[in-house]
Amino acid sequence: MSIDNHEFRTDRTSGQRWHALRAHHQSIDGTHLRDLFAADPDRGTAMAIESDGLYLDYSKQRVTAETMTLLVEFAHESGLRDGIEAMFGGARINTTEDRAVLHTALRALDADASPTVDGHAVGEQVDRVLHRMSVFAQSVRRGRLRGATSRRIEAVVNIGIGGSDLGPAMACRALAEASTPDIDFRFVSNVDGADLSAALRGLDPETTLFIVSSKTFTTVETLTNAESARQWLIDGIGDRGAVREHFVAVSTNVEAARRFGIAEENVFEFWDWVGGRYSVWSAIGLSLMIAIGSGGFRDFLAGARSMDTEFRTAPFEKNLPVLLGLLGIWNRNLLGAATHAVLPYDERLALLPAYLQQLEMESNGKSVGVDGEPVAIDTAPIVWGAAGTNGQHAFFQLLHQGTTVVPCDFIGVLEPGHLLAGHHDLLIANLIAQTQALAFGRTADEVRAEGVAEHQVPHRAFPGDRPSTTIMMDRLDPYSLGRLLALYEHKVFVQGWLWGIDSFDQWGVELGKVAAGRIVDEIRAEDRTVLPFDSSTAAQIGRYRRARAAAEHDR
Ligand SMILES: O=P(O)(O)OC[C@H]1O[C@H](O)[C@H](O)[C@@H](O)[C@@H]1O
Repeated sequence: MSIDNHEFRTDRTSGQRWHALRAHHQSIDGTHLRDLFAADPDRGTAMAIESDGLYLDYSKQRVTAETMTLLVEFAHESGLRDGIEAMFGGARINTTEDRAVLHTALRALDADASPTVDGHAVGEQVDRVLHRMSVFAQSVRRGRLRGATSRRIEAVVNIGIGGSDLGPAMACRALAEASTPDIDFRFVSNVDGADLSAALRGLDPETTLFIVSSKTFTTVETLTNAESARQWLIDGIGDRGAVREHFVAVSTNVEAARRFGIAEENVFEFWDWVGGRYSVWSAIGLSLMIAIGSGGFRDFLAGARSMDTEFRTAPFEKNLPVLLGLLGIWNRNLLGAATHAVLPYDERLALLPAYLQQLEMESNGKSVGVDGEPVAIDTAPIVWGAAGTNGQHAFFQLLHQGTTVVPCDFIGVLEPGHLLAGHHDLLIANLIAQTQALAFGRTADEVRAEGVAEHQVPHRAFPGDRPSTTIMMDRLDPYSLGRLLALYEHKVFVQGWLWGIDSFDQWGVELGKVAAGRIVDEIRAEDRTVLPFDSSTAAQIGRYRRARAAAEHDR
């Protein structure tokens, strides 16, 4: 499928709708959320949408009905509908890498209707690998897969980084209740040996299975950790057959995995039309499938699929990902918010902020448009966050009274993931209370009326007017988690499209990787070659080399 080049132009702010939005922003600037709620007693329900177990309340955003209309018109004017169809249809919308973007095909049902990439029917490839994953996951869960010494697998260690770690690690934690209790799941990502050492602590090599997850199978952190894990295994049970029985790989680069020593039948494939940060639905989710079973994993895919359908078919004014994306554009580009907080009020979702950080910042942290020109307006904000209520006792001070306005997504789950009485009422009450306090604040007069000493009044007043969206899930299960993650994926798509950038490349991570390669060579160079580094870099390398030499001497 080809798409009109004009859709790819960077600057979507030259159109009429953008000008209308700016004028509208000026006309409502200074209208406090208190006034917006006072003007419309039904605002709290009018600006909320419920769909298939997800409730999205954006009434505490600094928007009016007219704002939403203009934002939706801006999306139409910018060809968002065509963009969505281009992605689903397999167009090569990752233009800088000339790749299709088809993570949605990983969860589509009708293989026959799926797109073709380079002459291959995507759906058939997906089904084939899903089937292999299911058979493998089943054999691990049932204890049929035996290690080199014929003992059953009791621990699964996923070695991967970035998209090959954050998705499965986050989802395994979120769905731990639905996981098999017979297997211990651990995730290793950092090249810091402390990470692998901690993950291996207490594990028995005879009962441990490693999944080396790397799209490219060239990532230095993952390969270094995999080498050390292999050594640990061989030290524990000897060389014969160990790697073959205890290592599987997930990669698009089957040949490199084979060179590492992993038998081809133990490599689970995926494809370059799946971006790393969009890959939890692919074989990268193998650890998750072992944890929740192939039925659970299929529910996870079904949840995402239901969000895909909504994204493709719902009118923009009722379309959850479109609304979330447009609200982000409003906050970033009209209100000027440079950061965005994600605050899950559920311990199960504790890793969601880190996952969304990669999804949003690696996708949309760009300053050049698809046409190669500098972007005309700001792109992705800094995404950060932590699970509530912990954040309330740490950084919420700034959210309430700092000079920076930080739009927030509060995410809660109606059904608790435990049986302890009383906790959940408190947790949810805190979530709701924070959104209320941020929106409405407390005026100096209200503080005074409580008899607070005059010198404290300015310190104890809260400006309010701090925007937030609340996403309330009915429950947290594989299906609803799939919906939530796909919601954010498509939000990122909407924003990337409207900013005119390629959301699916990540050239910005390359320079540091190359530099690290040169520096490690220099650190390890026996002949002390002196490369032309700047004085700061050279001094730091020198200091480290001396410390390393001294430590070696002491040993
Ligand atoms: O899966 P891999 O090829 O090992 O890549 C792991 C990660 O590293 C890269 O540097 C990218 O920044 C990420 O997008 C990717 O997910």
